Amino acid sequence: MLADLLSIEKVTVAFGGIVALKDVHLSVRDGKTTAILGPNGAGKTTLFNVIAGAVSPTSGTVVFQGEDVTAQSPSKRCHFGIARTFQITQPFGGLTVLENVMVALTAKATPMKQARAEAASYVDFVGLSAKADDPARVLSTGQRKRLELARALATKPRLLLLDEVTGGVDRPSIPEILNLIRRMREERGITIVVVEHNMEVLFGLADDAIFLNRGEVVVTGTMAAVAEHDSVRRIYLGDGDA
Ligand SMILES: Nc1ncnc2c1ncn2[C@@H]1O[C@H](COP(=O)(O)OP(=O)(O)OP(=O)(O)O)[C@@H](O)[C@H]1O
Repeated sequence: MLADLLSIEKVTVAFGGIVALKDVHLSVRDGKTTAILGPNGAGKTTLFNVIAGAVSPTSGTVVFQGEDVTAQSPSKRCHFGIARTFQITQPFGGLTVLENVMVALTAKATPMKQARAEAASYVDFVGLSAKADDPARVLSTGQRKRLELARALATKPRLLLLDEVTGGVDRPSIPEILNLIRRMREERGITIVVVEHNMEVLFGLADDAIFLNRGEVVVTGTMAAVAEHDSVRRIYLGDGDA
């Protein structure tokens, strides 16, 4: 059995009187893709923030690769190997695709020549080589998402948090992006945690799932098993009222 890459232990997050996460306990298997499911306000974004370090839990612990990272800053966690597409700044429209990826690399103090070669390999991986010298502002939404993934790859993540990765992407471009995410896991061994509203997308991506409601974990397990849970069916598959 694979070990857990990430564990959230008894995490509570309170914003004044609002409890966004309540005594959350969960784990993410190394090398797998885990979906975070839940209705609006369930605590999905707060959970991402807690994992990435943007929000400090009121109580509880975040353990990554066996280390307690609860007190570590987002940039330190990025250095440890936690990347989040949402947190990576929007592409610089005036810079080329290649330069945008280089910026993500130079943040890790990579020498310029090596950065260029490395960045080119990530641009190639996401299928944007033909656009490498174009300014990022001319990219379509789907191409922008792929650039975002190349920039995330440049931080050499062990764990990648993907927030609505197909959001705003035209339907025909979605399979290509999903294929890319699968390749990130299969070829590069990156563990992925994804928040995504499109159930069809999740069925094609996720091994495991965690369903949150009102800040609490309702059910965890394989994606197929969690999708069968009554609350999940109500909310995502339209079985009755949510
Ligand atoms: N910074 C904050 N200050 C106060 N309340 C917050 C803050 N961030 C989140 N909340 C509240 O915490 C709860 C969980 O919010 P969160 O954004 O994590 O849910 P979500 O599952 O991501 O929802 P959605 O699907 O709508 O994005 C909500 O009640 C929200 O209003």
